[in-house]
Amino acid sequence: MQMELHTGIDLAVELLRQDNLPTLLKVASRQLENTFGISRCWTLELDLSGRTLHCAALGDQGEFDCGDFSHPFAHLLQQGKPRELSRAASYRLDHEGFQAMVEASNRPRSFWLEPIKGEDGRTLGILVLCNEEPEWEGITAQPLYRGLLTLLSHQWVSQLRTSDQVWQRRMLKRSLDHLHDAEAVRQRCEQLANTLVGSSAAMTDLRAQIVRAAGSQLSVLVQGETGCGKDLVAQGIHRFSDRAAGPLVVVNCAAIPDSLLESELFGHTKGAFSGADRAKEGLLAQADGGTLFLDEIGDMPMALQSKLLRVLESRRFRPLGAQQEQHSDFRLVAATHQPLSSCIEEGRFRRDLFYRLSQFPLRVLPLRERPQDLEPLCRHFIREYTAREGGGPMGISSHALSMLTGYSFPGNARELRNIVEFACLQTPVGDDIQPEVLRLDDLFPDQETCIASDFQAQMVPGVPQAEDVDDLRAAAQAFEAAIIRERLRQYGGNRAQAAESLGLPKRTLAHKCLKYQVTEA
Ligand SMILES: Nc1ncnc2c1ncn2[C@@H]1O[C@H](COP(=O)(O)OP(=O)(O)OP(=O)(O)O)[C@@H](O)[C@H]1O
Repeated sequence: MQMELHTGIDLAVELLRQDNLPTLLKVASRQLENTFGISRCWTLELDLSGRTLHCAALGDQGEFDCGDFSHPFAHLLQQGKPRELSRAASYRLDHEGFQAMVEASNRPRSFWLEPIKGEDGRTLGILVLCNEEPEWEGITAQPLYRGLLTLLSHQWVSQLRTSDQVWQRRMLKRSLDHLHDAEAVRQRCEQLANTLVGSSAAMTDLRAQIVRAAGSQLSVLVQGETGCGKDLVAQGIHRFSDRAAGPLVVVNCAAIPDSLLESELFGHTKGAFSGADRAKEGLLAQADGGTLFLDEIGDMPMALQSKLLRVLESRRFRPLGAQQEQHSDFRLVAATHQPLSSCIEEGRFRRDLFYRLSQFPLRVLPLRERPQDLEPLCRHFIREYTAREGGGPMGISSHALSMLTGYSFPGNARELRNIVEFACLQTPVGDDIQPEVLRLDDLFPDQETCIASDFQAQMVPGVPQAEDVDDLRAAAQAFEAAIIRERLRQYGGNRAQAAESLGLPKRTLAHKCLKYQVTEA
């Protein structure tokens, strides 16, 4: 008796020491085997849903669906009472997991199956005892056996409670983190909406994507028609990234002549080529710690594309004429209005570079496909005009708005901005913009007619008089060059502003400057 008491206390102390459910079940199984000479003992745990029993010791095969009556545990759970199962009966059950358990127990003559319940009657799991001697009464009636089972169920419940609390705390933390992240994204999207205006679903989604892209280090490729806001997207990515305090280096690949683009990007040493009278740091190096925005990437020459690909793989490059490689830690954002897939088909753009650039692809829809953005954009441009000029229209009339809705905006938001700014000029301060002042078709008049009529009207330096013209194309080009030169002078050489004022995309202006040899000076 004394002996049995000692054994009981030792067993209880060992069970109480276990601080997690898997080891508790393992130790309890071992104790039952050793104390009662049972050949094998298994513990099956009922999951929280009450639909599956798990037997960790059986690995992948230890899952028992409680609704599947091809194993005896489903019956046991339903009846809630212990029972014996003979070897012969066990053969008749063709459940794979159960047969694996029988096999792993060396096919004993008898099984004792006993549900384990908590004090509140909730079933926690099942105990499976295997033996050659089916003398179960002699074992299960012993006070030590009953005592151990009571202690096991008590500890089982307390372990579940602890892990429930840990789980709940973890879930709570996860939901709070999630809420916090969602709130941060929402706030950033709201801030972005002040510069990247629009209330359409496409624009709302684009802003969320920008914030998401900003949170990563992936290369972003922005595609969309000219004037639809790709530049603003790139600025947004930089602004909300952890590189915001670093530089945003913008390179317009279409505006820099092919022969100069490489040295502009990579930099060069003194004497690297004729005319390189001093060393120059390249734009890649300048973007270190910040963002490099390669605008009009579709215009990058093939030879340079291969070099860029290599830089993107290692963030290392060698300035022209240099012996040593340099490293620059930049995040790349590239943009193009060209359909890169056709450029790839035509062999003008490297497929591998395309994949490298578009780790996070973004597409800005043309304005005509998001008419809901027209009104907020008009109000935005009117606000900007009013702030700049010190006064302007109050808003835009519904008639004027519906007129805009029917227009296709080949120049997208840039074109809308020009239309609104012109309309602002024609509208008395404090009034609403009316349909009559919207110059929709005038923005893209037939070029030759336009040039010819202006040409008749005024004398332009460097352009022949109408009656002296003997080559219309050359005269039209001279006129165009003179206007661009004049406009650049007016804006102090700022190509972006000059292009805006002429209703041209920056790259078109850049091409024309190259073609007509117009410099900003
Ligand atoms: N969603 C927008 N909200 C406010 N302004 C916009 C929006 N989209 C474009 N704009 C304005 O339209 C003009 C053109 O935008 P942006 O330069 O970003 O276009 P882009 O797609 O980069 O053009 P390009 O293809 O010529 O480089 C800018 O004045 C810009 O501020």
